[in-house]
Amino acid sequence: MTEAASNTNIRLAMDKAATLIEALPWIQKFAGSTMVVKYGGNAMVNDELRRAFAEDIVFLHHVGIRPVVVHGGGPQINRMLERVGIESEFKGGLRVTTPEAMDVVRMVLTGQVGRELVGLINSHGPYAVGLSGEDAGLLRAVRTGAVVDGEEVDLGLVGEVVGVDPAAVHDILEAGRIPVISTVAPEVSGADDGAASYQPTGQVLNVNADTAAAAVAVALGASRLVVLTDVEGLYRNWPDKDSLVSQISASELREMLPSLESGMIPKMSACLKAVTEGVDRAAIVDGRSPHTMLLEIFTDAGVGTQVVPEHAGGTA
Ligand SMILES: Nc1ncnc2c1ncn2[C@@H]1O[C@H](COP(=O)(O)OP(=O)(O)O)[C@@H](O)[C@H]1O
Ligand SMILES: CC(=O)N[C@@H](CCC(=O)OP(=O)(O)O)C(=O)O
Repeated sequence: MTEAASNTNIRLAMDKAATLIEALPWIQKFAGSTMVVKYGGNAMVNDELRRAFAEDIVFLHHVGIRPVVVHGGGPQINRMLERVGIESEFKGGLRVTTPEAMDVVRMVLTGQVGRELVGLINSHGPYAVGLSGEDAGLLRAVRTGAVVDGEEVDLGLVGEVVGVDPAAVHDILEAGRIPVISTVAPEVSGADDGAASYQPTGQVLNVNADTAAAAVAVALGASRLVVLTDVEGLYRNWPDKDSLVSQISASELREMLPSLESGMIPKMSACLKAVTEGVDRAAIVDGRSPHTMLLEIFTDAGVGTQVVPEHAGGTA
């Protein structure tokens, strides 16, 4: 080997070591803490990305973090609805859900997407346990509509989470395993009177996965909500690619919310809810590049958009 080639090899090795060392304070900071990772259907575009996601989750687990996966599956639901000839439309970023569509939503999220993620994580060892919002009373929801152009619109069987019982998730975490949650939720009535009077109606509701992830993160007292999607982060002037926001406070985000479009509405509302109800940080990261989640969590600069609570300083 020439001297120049040998110097290059040494530099490359030092760069790799520097990345590992940069992670050390973050690994120390987060050891023992719970992180909720929301994996959106649009970030599950190919096998390589899905495998990288599973590696990242297993990595978090092995450095002492307690990852909890909450997954979506919007595009996968779309494909199945198309195959069975059921039309579906979105209003205010949420799917109008008929009883026929609800059957497909439940089947795809819990029976297909959740199973695939459990399988991918478990290719590294017996870690993942899948559950839906229906299991052990994890989620409770009431029907919700959307406001489009100032008008309240009916969405059918779409739910908003009004209660989370995280006991089953704690059980799985205490057993040293990784919960993988799909966001179908039992409908309850009497939600206004407090948990004691909740009555299941027997109906299940379709809950947007961002919204459900935020509710789970709050209930678990998570240190982070990390949302993987198909865009670099939040753009102030979408689709102007020069307007990517790297950090935004809860109050700035609250002001910006009415101007947002489509899928970004539930996503940013979820981040806002998380940081105003006790989660230290919420981050939107691009799930189309492998391992962005690790860069967000374990590097000083982070990637994507970080939402910080009002009282937070400038650094993570
Ligand atoms: N201000 C914005 N910043 C970033 N993306 C935006 C914005 N407004 C709308 N979008 C759209 O929102 C999409 C992400 O939402 P969605 O498709 O629901 O993702 P997921 O399936 O990951 O939940 C982006 O791909 C982009 O097309
Ligand atoms: C009410 C509502 O819109 N529910 C979503 C649930 C799945 C989801 O949120 O998936 P992504 O995270 O991939 O978007 C839906 O039916 O598509």
